[in-house]
Amino acid sequence: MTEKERTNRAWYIGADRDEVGRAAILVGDPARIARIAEHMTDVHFVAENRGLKTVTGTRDGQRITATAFGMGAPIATIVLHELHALGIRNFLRIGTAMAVAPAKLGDFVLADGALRAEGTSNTYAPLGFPAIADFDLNTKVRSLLKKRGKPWHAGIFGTYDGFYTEMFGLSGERRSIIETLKQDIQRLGLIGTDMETSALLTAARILGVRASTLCVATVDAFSQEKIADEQMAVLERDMFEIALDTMATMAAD
Ligand SMILES: O=P(O)(O)O[C@H]1O[C@H](CO)[C@@H](O)[C@H]1O
Ligand SMILES: O=c1cc[nH]c(=O)[nH]1
Repeated sequence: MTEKERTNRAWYIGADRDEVGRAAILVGDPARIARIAEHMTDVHFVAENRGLKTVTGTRDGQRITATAFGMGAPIATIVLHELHALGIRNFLRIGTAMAVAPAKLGDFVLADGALRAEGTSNTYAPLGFPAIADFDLNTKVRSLLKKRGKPWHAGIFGTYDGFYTEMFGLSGERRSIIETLKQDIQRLGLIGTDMETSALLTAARILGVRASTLCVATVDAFSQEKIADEQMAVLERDMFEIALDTMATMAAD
C-alpha cells in the first residue's frame, strides 16, 4: 500500500486507525455485530455510520474487528477496501449462502474460490483473473471445521448480483429460469451461492491481502427451503468461534 492510500479515518465505516484490530471479520447482517461481540473481551463499538456497524474486541490476545456491510458486492468491497487502508491484512467473510448439492441446509461451506458472476470485481481485475481464497487462511479454517465435527464442504462458490433474478425466484416463470441456472452451476460442481465472495476474493488479491469466506448454507438452491431460526442460532455461534479463532491465529502471524 502506498502512503497515499493509507488513511487514519475511514470515510464510510467511520473508524479511526486506532479503533481497528489486526484482522477483520466481515458480516452482512448488522444484528450479527452485537452477537459476535459476546465472543470477545475488551469490546469497543465504533460509532455507526450509514448503517455500517463495526466492533473491535480481543480474542486470544489479538485485536479483531468485525464490520457489517449489509448486502451485496459493491458495499462489501468498500468495507474491505477501507479496512485495508486502515492497515488490516487478513479478512474472513462469514454469513449465509445458498446450498448447492452435495452441500445441504445447515452444512458449513468454505470458499476455495468463486465464479465471478457479479459486476464489482471487474473494477479490480479483468474477468480472466481468478477469485481464489487465501491458502493459509483456509488451512486454518479447515482444521477448525474438522475439530467441530459438523458437516462441511469446501469448493467453489458462485457470486451473483441479482437476488430475485438469479438466486431466489418469487414467480413461477422466474423460478424456472433460476432453476436452469442452478442446474448449470451444479454441473460445474459449485457448492454454494452468495452475493459477495468473488468480489471480496478478487479485491483482496489485487490489494495484496488475505481473504476467504465461510458460510452456513441456509437456503436450498432448488427447493428454496430455508433453515429454521433455532438451528441457525446454534450454527452462527459455531461460525463465530471458528472465525475468531482463525483470525486470532492470522493476526498473530
Ligand atoms: O452472509 P449474509 O450476510 O447472510 O448474506 C447473504 O444473504 C444476503 C442475501 O442473499 C446476501 O448478502 C448474501 O451473501
Ligand atoms: O438465498 C440466499 C441465502 C443466503 N445467501 C444468499 O446469497 N442467498
